Amino acid sequence: MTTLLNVHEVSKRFGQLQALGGINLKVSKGEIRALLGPNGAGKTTLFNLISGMFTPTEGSIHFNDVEISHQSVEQRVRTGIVRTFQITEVFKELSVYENLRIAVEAEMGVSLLPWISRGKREDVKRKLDELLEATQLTRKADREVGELAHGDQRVVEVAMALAMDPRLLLLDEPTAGMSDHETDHMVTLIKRLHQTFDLTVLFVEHDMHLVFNLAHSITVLDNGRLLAEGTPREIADNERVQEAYLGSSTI
Ligand SMILES: Nc1ncnc2c1ncn2[C@@H]1O[C@H](COP(=O)(O)OP(=O)(O)OP(=O)(O)O)[C@@H](O)[C@H]1O
Repeated sequence: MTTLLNVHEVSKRFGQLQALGGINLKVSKGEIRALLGPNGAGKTTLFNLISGMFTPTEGSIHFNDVEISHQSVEQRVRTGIVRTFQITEVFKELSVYENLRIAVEAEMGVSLLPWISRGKREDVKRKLDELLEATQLTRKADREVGELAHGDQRVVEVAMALAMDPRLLLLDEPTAGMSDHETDHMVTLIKRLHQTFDLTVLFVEHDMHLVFNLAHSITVLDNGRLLAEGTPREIADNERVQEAYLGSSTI
């Protein structure tokens, strides 16, 4: 298996506080990996380090064998590391189509041009149609995003991330605040997008049902340290994980 993301001996300190210490994490190409851990374990900090919001205090991060530890968020997006946020990051007063058009044009580098050639316009349209279809948003393309149900707004957010042509998609609690029905829809969607777009996925999630339904493998953090790593079954059977986080009867 080819390693796509390699986090090596990474630590992050905020003043006196050691948020993460000596983290090693390898994610293979094509994998769907869940990141688990109790509140304050360091999951968001690790996401921030991978996506470029923070730089590590110690250690290194490689993506596709290139060191990215000190690259900006924009550079990492260009190399294929794209993240969605816990809070929906869309323009709620614009339509689904307009939101996606902004994302696609930004990715194609045409958003700052005073005019777009017909060829480019057709490329943008083709990509927009592909994204709408892949995320099953075609019928909702003209709806204002703010009027959509919460679950659909999160799907728009995923579609916008896809517009950036990710190779590694970082999903921050993709089903937070969703109904059961919306959660099921999101799980099906992520599985399908993973296949269609040949994605590697790393996601933070508290919903155990979703984690066990979606992840090929799981990394558990506790108190800024790596506590365990393994298949869903191995993690479910891991006593240290149960003690630290899950409670004995959760899984
Ligand atoms: N920018 C920051 N400045 C100072 N301390 C921070 C910063 N970001 C995170 N921390 C601290 O680092 C530790 C890890 O926080 P982090 O948000 O990464 O945990 P988490 O596992 O994502 O938690 P949650 O599940 O609650 O989101 C916490 O003690 C937090 O207070």
